[in-house]
Amino acid sequence: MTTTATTVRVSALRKRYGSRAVLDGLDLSLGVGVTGLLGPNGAGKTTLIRCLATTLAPDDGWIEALGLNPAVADERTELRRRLGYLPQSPGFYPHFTAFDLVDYVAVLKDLTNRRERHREVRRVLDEVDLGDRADTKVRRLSGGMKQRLALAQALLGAPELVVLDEPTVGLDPDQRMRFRSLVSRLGERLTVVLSTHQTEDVAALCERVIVLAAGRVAFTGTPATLAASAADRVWRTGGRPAKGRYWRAADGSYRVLGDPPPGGVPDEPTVEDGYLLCLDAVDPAVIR
Ligand SMILES: Nc1ncnc2c1ncn2[C@@H]1O[C@H](COP(=O)(O)OP(=O)(O)OP(=O)(O)O)[C@@H](O)[C@H]1O
Repeated sequence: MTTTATTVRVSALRKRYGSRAVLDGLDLSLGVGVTGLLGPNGAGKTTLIRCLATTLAPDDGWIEALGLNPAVADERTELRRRLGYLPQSPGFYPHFTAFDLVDYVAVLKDLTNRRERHREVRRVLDEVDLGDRADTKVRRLSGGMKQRLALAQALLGAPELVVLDEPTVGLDPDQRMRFRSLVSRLGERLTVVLSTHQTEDVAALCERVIVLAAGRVAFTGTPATLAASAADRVWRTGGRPAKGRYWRAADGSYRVLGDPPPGGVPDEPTVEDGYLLCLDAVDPAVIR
């Protein structure tokens, strides 16, 4: 892994909804490359992503992204020009064509020269393999195509920071493979943050992973380190274990996570194993 300069710094970030602290004094720093954000439902991933994308203001703490402070109006506007954001549930206008929808976002992003803007819209549609669907109405696109359309608008105008909230939801295996290829290319020169539940995506393309639990960082490091943290906690055994977390694999053996079962032999740990065991180490009272 290459060490890169920090492009995003988050310090003592707090966000509450009512009496509940959703981000509870979060500190992290990111650089060029792809960072995966893992965490159980309700951990605060979308809340953090929205703070980074400047669509939600934190209650306390600060963010510095690309040298800009989103709490200052002028700097927030500048940051919005320089970031691409794929929200968790993108709102689409169903009667727009794919081209018109991305063109509309391009206008909002201040791409004022019509000819250049249209060229840029075609470029991002091609990037996500939707070039031949440019004239299709959004309501006629499949779920996966809509997801790619949402990704296309996040790539407009050469962003330096790309923030993606569950970008692979609804993609078929072929498209997920293409997505990985696209995002890994982006990560060669940009800061990319993606929130996901797909540990395979994290293992396949993220240089760095952050596990959020109850609004705090439970782990930060490489996917390999997260996987390695599960060494000696993953087992294979022939007989059904009496307790613990396990499942029966296709070959009839049982894969067990946790204490060694009778007759268990160590198995190769994965990012998912490391992630699940990392959550086990968090006080269950704070994971709601
Ligand atoms: N606008 C809101 N008002 C009140 N509570 C909210 C609001 N938005 C989010 N929450 C709560 O904040 C917590 C964190 O939500 P968030 O969407 O950030 O989690 P997440 O990690 O992205 O979860 P998921 O994996 O399910 O998408 C959840 O309990 C959620 O119900």
